[in-house]
Amino acid sequence: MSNSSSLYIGLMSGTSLDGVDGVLADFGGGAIRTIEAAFVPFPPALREELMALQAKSDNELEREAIAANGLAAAYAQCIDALRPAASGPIAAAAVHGQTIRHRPELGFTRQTNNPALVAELTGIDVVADFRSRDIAAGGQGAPLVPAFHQAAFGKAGVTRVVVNIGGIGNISVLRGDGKVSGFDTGPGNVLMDLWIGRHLGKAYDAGGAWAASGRVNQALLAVLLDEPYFHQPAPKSTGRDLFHAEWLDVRLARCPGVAPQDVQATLTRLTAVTIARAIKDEGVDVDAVYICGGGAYNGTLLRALAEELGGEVPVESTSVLGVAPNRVEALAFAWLGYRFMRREPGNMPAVTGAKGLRILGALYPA
Ligand SMILES: Nc1ncnc2c1ncn2[C@@H]1O[C@H](COP(=O)(O)OP(=O)(O)OP(=O)(O)O)[C@@H](O)[C@H]1O
Ligand SMILES: CC(=O)N[C@H]1[C@@H]2OC[C@@H](O2)[C@@H](O)[C@@H]1O[C@H](C)C(=O)O
Repeated sequence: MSNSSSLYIGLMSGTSLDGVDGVLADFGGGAIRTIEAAFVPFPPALREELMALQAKSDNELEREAIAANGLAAAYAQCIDALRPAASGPIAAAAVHGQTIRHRPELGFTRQTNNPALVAELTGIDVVADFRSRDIAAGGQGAPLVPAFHQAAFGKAGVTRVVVNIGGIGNISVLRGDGKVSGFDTGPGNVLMDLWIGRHLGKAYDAGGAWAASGRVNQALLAVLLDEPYFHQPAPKSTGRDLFHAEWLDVRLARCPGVAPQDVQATLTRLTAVTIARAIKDEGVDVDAVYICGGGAYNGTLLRALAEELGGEVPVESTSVLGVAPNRVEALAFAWLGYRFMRREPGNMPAVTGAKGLRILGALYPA
């Protein structure tokens, strides 16, 4: 039976909307081992449609269902790229889906997906819909990665902070005594991506080079930091529902005349400041900060973060802990799929605010 296998696939397509990150992992004997990784970029038309579906639009019910079928094809492609590396049957593929709305305060989150089609296309058991049970139990449904960060990176007697800088940023504070906290800090790359897309037609600011050519505008930074979300206590989570083009444009209009490269420098600093403040507000002595997500490849952002942390806490990539930054989230979902198949809880009530531990996910058998 494939379900006695310790091999799992995890697929994550996050708020950056760049494509699907996938890993094949082996959890045999309680270890966490990545065997293979793959990335499938979204076809441009699918990316555009997923972007449009982030906000209210015409005929969105039908369009969402069609986009879900397009996503399922990309997911199946990613699974097909990974499966040759498997030494035996794969227990399940954990498929996060694409968040198009996240409104825990209204009692829902929506990850567009067609897990039935993924199961049909691949012949593998598919686990999907990881967030809704936590929300049903009164939680935020996000972030979910802190439980995995603890399992993979936690170390007794040492306080580590893991920072994911994807479209949105989130932190996991792994205390030496085993206590874990975590929440979304706000924009990761989402505003920087939007701004460089608008001005230079690029998907992202490679290495943070454009930001490095500009100067932080303090007046604009103050306006951006005046967002209530940054001051809200945890549990909290956010997404493109709040941090979108209009959010930025309203604030830019209050600071006219800032040069485009200075806006980029300021947005980069905003991500660094909000993450650094979130860490400092936890009030713990941090031994080291480990960065994952695509933001780990933005040198300007990493330098700003180290500076905002006071230059005393080492800021490293999760690579030094054995997992490349762009693999962490997909590996986390592979692990959540493994937890589901064993009927073990995946959430952390202390993080999401749920009433208790819950088994996360739903099964679409092969
Ligand atoms: N070489 C690079 N230089 C600068 N930024 C980069 C680089 N590579 C990736 N990025 C940034 O990382 C983003 C993708 O990150 P990632 O895949 O972690 O996000 P995601 O998983 O979609 O988002 P989330 O974690 O919010 O769900 C890109 O959109 C880009 O902004
Ligand atoms: C609703 C949703 O998709 N949230 C994502 C998003 O991307 C980063 C941050 O916002 C985090 O809360 C979450 O993803 C990671 C994988 C999580 O659940 O931990």
